[in-house]
Amino acid sequence: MPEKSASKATGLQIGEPGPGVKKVDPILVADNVTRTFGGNTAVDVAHVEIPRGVITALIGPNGAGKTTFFNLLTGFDKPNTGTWFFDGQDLAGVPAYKVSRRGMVRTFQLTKALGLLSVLENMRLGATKQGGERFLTALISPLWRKREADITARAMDLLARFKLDTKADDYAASLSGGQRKLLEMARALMTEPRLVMLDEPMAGVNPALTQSLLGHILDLKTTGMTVLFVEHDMHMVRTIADWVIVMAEGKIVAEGYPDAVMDDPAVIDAYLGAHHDTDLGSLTGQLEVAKDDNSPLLAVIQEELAEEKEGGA
Ligand SMILES: Nc1ncnc2c1ncn2[C@@H]1O[C@H](COP(=O)(O)OP(=O)(O)OP(=O)(O)O)[C@@H](O)[C@H]1O
Repeated sequence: MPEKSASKATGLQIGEPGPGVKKVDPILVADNVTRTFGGNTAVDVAHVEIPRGVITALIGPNGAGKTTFFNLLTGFDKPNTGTWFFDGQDLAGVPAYKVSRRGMVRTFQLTKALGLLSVLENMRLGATKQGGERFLTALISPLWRKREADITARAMDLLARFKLDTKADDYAASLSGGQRKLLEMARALMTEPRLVMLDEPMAGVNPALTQSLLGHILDLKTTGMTVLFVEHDMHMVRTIADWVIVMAEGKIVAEGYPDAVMDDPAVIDAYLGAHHDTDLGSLTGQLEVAKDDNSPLLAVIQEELAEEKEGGA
């Protein structure tokens, strides 16, 4: 077995680090991905490669297009133009639930509706359509009892790993901000992905759980997964990222190793200089109170239901 290590990676790119630089072993390659909302260009990524088996941070000022780019790559939104390949598979136009089946998952914030499900039920939702089987069928048909038991066993294993097993039957809404983040991560792992995309994993996490969360993210890397995360917490980025990609106004404006990128005056100017502490405060507040039921995960479930209905008609 290869030695597991959480130490920082080097030698990830071919040539000088910079926007769009080629990687020695990319797991994801995107070209000409654009998304406009009305007259506003939210994403305009000419070329980017995500290195395999390491932790990449996607940073940038508010409104830079990071979340929109995440949504596009994972099939939760459709681009105006663009292609992207995950492990050699063309993913443009592939719906979200199929993207996760192919090994690329993202975390979802726990919204009010998901908070009304138990912790275990949230985990089971993470297994949606795994192996081509329909989650709802799996829930209601006795034929799928074995499958159900397997899903529950995997969920309980993951909950134990994330120290949430004693909370399996509690409403997800009763968890603290940090525990929610752990649940989001554990849920994403239900499909045994190769690439995990974390959306602001540190938002709303109190200091007591920060170390544990960082440890879990580093564990993903040591077990061979690739991690791509969006984060405003620069301390965390510097601590755990092997590679940093900076977006501003939809474009990738810098790329490189954390210390070099974060000390680059152009990046400081584009991002850090424009970033105020109040941003972190408001993000924390945002997580403590789930404001809407607009969860992308719920959207996928609805899509599944619609497909189910069509299939059965
Ligand atoms: N559904 C939408 N309709 C209209 N405009 C949108 C929509 N989603 C995003 N935008 C716009 O696209 C731009 C990029 O937004 P996005 O949320 O992707 O940025 P971000 O980098 O993730 O920001 P933050 O760090 O604040 O989350 C912003 O100008 C935003 O207002």
